[in-house]
Amino acid sequence: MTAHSINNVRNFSIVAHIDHGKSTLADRLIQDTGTVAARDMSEQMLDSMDIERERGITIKAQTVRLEYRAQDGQTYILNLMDTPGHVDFAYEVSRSLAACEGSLLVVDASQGVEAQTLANVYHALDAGHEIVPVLNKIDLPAAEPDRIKAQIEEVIGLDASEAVPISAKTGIGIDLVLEAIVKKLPAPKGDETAPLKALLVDSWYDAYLGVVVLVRIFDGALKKGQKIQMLGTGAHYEVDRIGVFRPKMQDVEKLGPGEIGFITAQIKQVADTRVGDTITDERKPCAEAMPGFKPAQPVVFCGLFPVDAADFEDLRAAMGKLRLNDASFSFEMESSAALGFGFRCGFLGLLHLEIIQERLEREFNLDLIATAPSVIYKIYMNNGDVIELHNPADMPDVVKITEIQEPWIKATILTPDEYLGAVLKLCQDRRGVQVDLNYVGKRAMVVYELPLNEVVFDFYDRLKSISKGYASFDYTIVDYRAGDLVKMSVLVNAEPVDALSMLVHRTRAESRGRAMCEKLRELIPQHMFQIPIQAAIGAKIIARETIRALRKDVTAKCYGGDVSRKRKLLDKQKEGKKRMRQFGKVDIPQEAFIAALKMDS
Ligand SMILES: Nc1nc2c(ncn2[C@@H]2O[C@H](COP(=O)(O)OP(=O)(O)OP(=O)(O)O)[C@@H](O)[C@H]2O)c(=O)[nH]1
Repeated sequence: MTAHSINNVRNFSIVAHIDHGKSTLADRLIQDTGTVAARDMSEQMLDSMDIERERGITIKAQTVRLEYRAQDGQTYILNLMDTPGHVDFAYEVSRSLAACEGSLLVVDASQGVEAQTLANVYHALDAGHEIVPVLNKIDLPAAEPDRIKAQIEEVIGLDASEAVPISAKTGIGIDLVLEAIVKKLPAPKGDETAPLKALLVDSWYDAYLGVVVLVRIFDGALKKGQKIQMLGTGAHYEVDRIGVFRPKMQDVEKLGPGEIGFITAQIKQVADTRVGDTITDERKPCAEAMPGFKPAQPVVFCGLFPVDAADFEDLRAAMGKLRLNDASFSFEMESSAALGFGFRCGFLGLLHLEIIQERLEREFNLDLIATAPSVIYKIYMNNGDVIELHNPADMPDVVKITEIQEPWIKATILTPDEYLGAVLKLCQDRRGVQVDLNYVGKRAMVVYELPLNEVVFDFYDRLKSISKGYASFDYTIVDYRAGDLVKMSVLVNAEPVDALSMLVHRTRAESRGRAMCEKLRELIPQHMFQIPIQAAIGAKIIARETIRALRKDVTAKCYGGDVSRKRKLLDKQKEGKKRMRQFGKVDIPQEAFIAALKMDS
């Protein structure tokens, strides 16, 4: 690779609302700069994990180096940093942005500005980015680039007069985007003669290379064989490989100021690296560390248990593997009276939970039972202690509690006017407090403060269904507030099922309890005896349903001789049982655990 001046480097990300075409544009840029020959392009190069590809969402921040020969005759190095689009991964957005000087703001010209367009563009502005607006999907008949331009100016306050109209799908305007990156985005600044100062942007585990660290050099240079020091952790290493992503790994001699690339350095585990740490030269360290990032804190917890107790060790090993590349996923062993041994797991949000569960089931072939998701409550005890409660089953005795606090979020929702009434009702029903109501073009923008515990269950699904998919949503956690919360337990056949207990607001306990009992009555199959299902607060029963007894044995109608038919029926029953757990004498199917919590009450 030829040497080049820092003035010919551009580091940028693409920020957009989900589905507005960020990955499609990234693929186009990779293809049109000849980084990957068209025949080698698998669809959506940057989304590397299978599940990401299937769900069409980007999880892990990735980067790719493009070489572009501009109209001015010079060759530029363009480092494209991918950022995840979903609210659960907002923290990864901020840290990728810190490694760049500019952003392309992609807005779907047929949809306009959405909740995550706003959230992400504000992150980019906070990072001090220069921003080039890009209007995508102009091939669609419904595209209204002029109206969307005006909207960007009005709502975000950005000058959109030179917004680039493109179709990432057909390729229209991609050349204009490349020129805009070179002309409008600033080159990085840095001093090659100064001591090394590099930002640890990300790190992950690679089966062949071990821990790979993504770095952005600010000052100085990084070379193979160099002895480095991490300022935050104090660890020392020797760089054994250094390179860039094109998008495959390609070794280089060195990385100079303004550049983005990777190193490997015999680092044992991802946990030894701290995202946001400053990397410097061991012998000639830089004077001060770069401002770091707040580590991502898990906000949603749930228990994951193997359906078959014999799979416990496999589950532990599988979780360990997933954690290697996902420091924001946490787990520790727990045991439940009803479910046996399993793990209490922490996630960044519900989507993160679903992805991890799906990967465990699919990639590691495990059958799992997930318990009710819960947020972290702060319990103020009479003796002055403060407990962080991750699991409702561990709730201390109420007489010892002074106050329970729960996390609150600020949610921004954009919705077409016709669904506004339903959206307001949903927020209101979930104990929301309205903060703002505005219009963005023809759409309403509502800002609500809501308790996170009302959002983790099925808020997003409900919002999508009442708005026929048109409402968009983004949130940030604001603070902890005291709430009149009680622990609701569920008893099946007079046995408490700890995996179904939850903290609820007192005013909502009865309706939730009733809905829960009704749902369980539908989901638990009939048994040979009558099964009472009850919801209770302490000793007080607040709701009750009964599953009637099954009168006949399923095999009763097979005559003695018809063995194969009998076996078939029994096999069928066994299959149905595969994903059930026994509670006392009652079998509860796996679906009951999540579905019982996803109810409209
Ligand atoms: N008609 C049309 N469709 C497009 C265009 N660009 C992207 N799409 C489609 O829009 C959908 C979403 O595009 P993606 O590139 O996956 O969107 P994204 O913003 O990367 O989504 P996330 O990775 O989930 O954040 C896909 O079905 C694309 O084929 C375009 O210019 N025109």
